[in-house]
Amino acid sequence: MLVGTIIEKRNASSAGTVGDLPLIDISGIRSADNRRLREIADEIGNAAREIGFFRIIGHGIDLDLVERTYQQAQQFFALPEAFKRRYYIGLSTNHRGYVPFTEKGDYPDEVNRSYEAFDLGVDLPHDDPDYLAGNRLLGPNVWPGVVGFKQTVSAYYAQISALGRIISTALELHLGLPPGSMTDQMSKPISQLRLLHYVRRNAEVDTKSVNMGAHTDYECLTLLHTRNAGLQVMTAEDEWIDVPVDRHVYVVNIGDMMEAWTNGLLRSTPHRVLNQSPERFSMPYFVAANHGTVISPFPELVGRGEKPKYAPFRAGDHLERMLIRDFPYLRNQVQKGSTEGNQNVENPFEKRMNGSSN
Ligand SMILES: O=C(O)CCC(=O)C(=O)O
Ligand SMILES: [Fe+2]
Repeated sequence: MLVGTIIEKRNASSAGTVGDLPLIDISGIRSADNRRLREIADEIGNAAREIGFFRIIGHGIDLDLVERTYQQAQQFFALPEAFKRRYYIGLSTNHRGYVPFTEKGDYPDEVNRSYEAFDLGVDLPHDDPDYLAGNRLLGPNVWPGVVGFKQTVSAYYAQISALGRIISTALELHLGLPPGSMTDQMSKPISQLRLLHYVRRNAEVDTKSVNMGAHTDYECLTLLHTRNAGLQVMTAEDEWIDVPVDRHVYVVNIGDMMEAWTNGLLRSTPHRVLNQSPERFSMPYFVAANHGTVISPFPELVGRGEKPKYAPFRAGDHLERMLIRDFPYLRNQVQKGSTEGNQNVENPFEKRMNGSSN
């Protein structure tokens, strides 16, 4: 099922509607029925080309587990600040743990920012060689001393990361790439799960004000579950449309690594979060490649006689550069550790970030 792939051109003052985002039933994506698999892969691929944002049902993620993961997040965020700070991300050397409300990055439109987060990734052992070598994105998770947190969130991580791989495989099929072209580069990925908790400040009355500023995601794909309204996506016509909330649905979007890998065929689309809900929970999972993977447009996707549209970069370098821009703690760590620190990090994927606010 593919609903509403045609995006109408509207005048700049009209708000978008639900119908603008494709809703794709991916049940059958795990089946051995090749014809059905190709159909699903093409629906996903077409949506990824046209808008870079779509919604999926029939994804097979256990919705009770989703609910229990939210409950763990809610329980953790409700704890006293001093307790949460014991797990402060700045105490970790591999970008894991609690991100307080005060950890503010560089987005110019985030005047009404007010959210906290908990970041985790592949839970590697303490003797992992990349971790021991000082890799800033790989290593063990930080687990708060909250009953059931590690068990529940790990179980969720296992399911959502498996789904990320399956969707990546479908995209390989859609793009006509040899199987494994992308997924073989996801054997020890720098993928991350974020538990997010937005709180509209008491003084904030403008529910259209921006909480999380407009950005594109840095990785390959994002699989997002959310409980509350507020997420908006920018269409190709530079208009913001609301992403509807439905507990059965995942929102999927293309990120920068995938845009570059596919030579711009799939679009990494700007999005933002408004202060629409007084309190808001969401859980984006960012599917990434391995730290050392060189992202360079696949030759199959570069037209004959044409030059690739993107210069090669290492996945880990791009993510680190962007996180340094977003996290003051990381800027401090990097500056202390070496001469790499750069206050004026530019995002090569920056686009249309200051579009119309409708
Ligand atoms: O909370 C959301 O709905 C979106 C979060 C997001 O865009 C992000 O963390 O990159
Ligand atoms: Fe995002």
